[in-house]
Amino acid sequence: MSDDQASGMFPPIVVMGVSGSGKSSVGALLAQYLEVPFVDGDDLHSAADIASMAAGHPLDDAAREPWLDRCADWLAEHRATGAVLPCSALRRSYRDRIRRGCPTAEFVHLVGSRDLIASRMVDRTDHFMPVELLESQFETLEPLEADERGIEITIDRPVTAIVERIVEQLIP
Ligand SMILES: Nc1ncnc2c1ncn2[C@@H]1O[C@H](COP(=O)(O)OP(=O)(O)O)[C@@H](O)[C@H]1O
Ligand SMILES: O=C(O)[C@H](O)[C@@H](O)[C@H](O)[C@H](O)COP(=O)(O)O
Repeated sequence: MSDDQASGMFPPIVVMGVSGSGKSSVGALLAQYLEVPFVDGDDLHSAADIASMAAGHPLDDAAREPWLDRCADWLAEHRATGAVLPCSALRRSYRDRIRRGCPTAEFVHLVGSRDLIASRMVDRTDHFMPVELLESQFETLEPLEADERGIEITIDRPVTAIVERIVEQLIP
């Protein structure tokens, strides 16, 4: 690891995208490589929100707000060291809410087709999110806008290759 990385000379990273795009898998490996704090945005949901999604009901903007604030607070606590947080951050307004706590956050948008992501969700066994909610995720998704700090990476490659691309593009 370079001296820069050891001294935390890189920004907090939010791995974003629809459910099933690979945020938790990529985020965990990226945090391990960078040796920085990690928390999964899934773990910052309330029990009520998780039960709602598990029952097939998508969250709405109001329900997401306290969850996004918890994400922003966690990132703000870890601004100095660098950190990785998988969080769907589907809408521009959600990312603006996260940036209130951490203006330097970089967003890595994991991009893939509905079919590929649906197949991965179906194969995933230990998770509350039903594949039936994937369409509502795509309907809500607003890709990164030109003025937002971040990158897009397609997910039709191994997790290790995705992490390598993130490091190449975001880590000085
Ligand atoms: N690049 C990849 N190639 C193959 N399978 C993947 C890849 N990324 C994630 N997966 C698998 O796809 C499923 C969804 O990944 P996950 O990390 O849970 O996505 P998210 O956190 O965005 O919902 C998991 O079963 C995971 O093991
Ligand atoms: O904003 C939302 O509707 C949820 O946060 C959603 O986008 C997220 O995907 C769920 O937390 C499921 O978790 P996974 O993304 O890990 O499937």
